[in-house]
Amino acid sequence: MVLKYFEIAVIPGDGIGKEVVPASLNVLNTIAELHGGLKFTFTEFPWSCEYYLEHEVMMPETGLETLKNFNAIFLGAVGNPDIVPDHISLWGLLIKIRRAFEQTINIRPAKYFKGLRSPLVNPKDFDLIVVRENSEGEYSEVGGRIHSGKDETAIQNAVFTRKGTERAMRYAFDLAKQRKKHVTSATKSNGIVHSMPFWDEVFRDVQKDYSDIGTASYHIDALAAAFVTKPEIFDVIVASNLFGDILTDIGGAIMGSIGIAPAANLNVNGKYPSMFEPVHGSAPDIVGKNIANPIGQIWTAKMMLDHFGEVELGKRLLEVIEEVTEDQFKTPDIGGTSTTNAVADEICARLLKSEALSK
Ligand SMILES: NC(=O)C1=CN([C@@H]2O[C@H](COP(=O)(O)OP(=O)(O)OC[C@H]3O[C@@H](n4cnc5c(N)ncnc54)[C@H](O)[C@@H]3O)[C@@H](O)[C@H]2O)C=CC1
Ligand SMILES: CC(=O)C(=O)O
Ligand SMILES: [K+]
Ligand SMILES: [Mn+2]
Repeated sequence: MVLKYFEIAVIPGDGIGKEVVPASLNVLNTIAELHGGLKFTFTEFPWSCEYYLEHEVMMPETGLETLKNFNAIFLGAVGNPDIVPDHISLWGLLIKIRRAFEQTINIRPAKYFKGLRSPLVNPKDFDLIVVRENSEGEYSEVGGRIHSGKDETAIQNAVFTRKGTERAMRYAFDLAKQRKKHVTSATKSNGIVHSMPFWDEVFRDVQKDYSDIGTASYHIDALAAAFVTKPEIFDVIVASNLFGDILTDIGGAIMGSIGIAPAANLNVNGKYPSMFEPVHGSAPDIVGKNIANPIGQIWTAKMMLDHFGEVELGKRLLEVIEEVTEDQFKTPDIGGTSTTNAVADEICARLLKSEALSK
């Protein structure tokens, strides 16, 4: 008997999104089978750069209205710069959804991963999570271009509201309560004289409400370096949109590959669905070869399970992913010879062999 039923909107998008998403849907179906009381329905949308070539939009006008009714959105990656400029494709689909659905928080974990060779010489057992402000900051539409020729000028304004800044910081502190009770703020108030001193002030204000949580503040340049030299000292890191974006590619890299890193774009007011996608993009350089690492997308599915309250299942999935990696079912980016599908299939097979979870 089906007890829980989740309707998922699936947007594979571009490039390797079309490879890692189908592989991950098989894993989600296997998870449902293992559970016994869980059912997913997947409704796929072809919105992508190819869709743009045909329709001159990344998604139809009714797209958001359609997506609104789903329990979650499962997305691969957006972008094919050979046919559509990146700012058009990303702002027409990925960022449009993040903004319209008030997915104001983007959480992105990185941890020492069993079976992986980190590029760090002597990696300690790190386990961190970046809380990225996901609705404003440096990624703003405020600005414009004037003049031409030698006088041509571009102005891009960053937008930091107290509401948005505080929301990200409070999310980070609340998350730290359930973890190692430490929050690091990513700032750059030595160079950016308005928004970043403001960011620091809000951080100090919010901190007062969390006396049991330790804090630190790093300039982003030093923080990026520390991610490489001593990632084990971090627990939760709160960062602006751009800083969080950059830090989380580093987070993927120190795990062993950006192809592993997952992300969740969270709607925290409950009005709209949240969106789950890996940190990586569409990887045009490896598309069509069946060698894309599916782990980022599959770990993203684990974050979706957590979001649905299926924490035990999520935990089991991550354990199986690590086990499969340790047993050398690996794509080339992490030093193996397996295909995308072989890795996903092995994860499915081991899930089915593991003990049933339904009660
Ligand atoms: N959230 C999203 O949808 C994002 C979209 N993009 C878009 O993706 C396109 C490509 O962007 P890039 O800057 O090249 O970043 P990218 O993340 O697509 O690729 C960077 C490097 O990592 C490798 N890589 C990425 N994912 C991998 C995986 N799963 N397995 C193995 N290797 C993997 C790629 O082969 C490439 O060498 C652009 O159009 C960009 O705008 C980029 C980042 C995020
Ligand atoms: C756009 C992008 O790189 C990201 O959201 O991670
Ligand atoms: K992505
Ligand atoms: Mn990024």
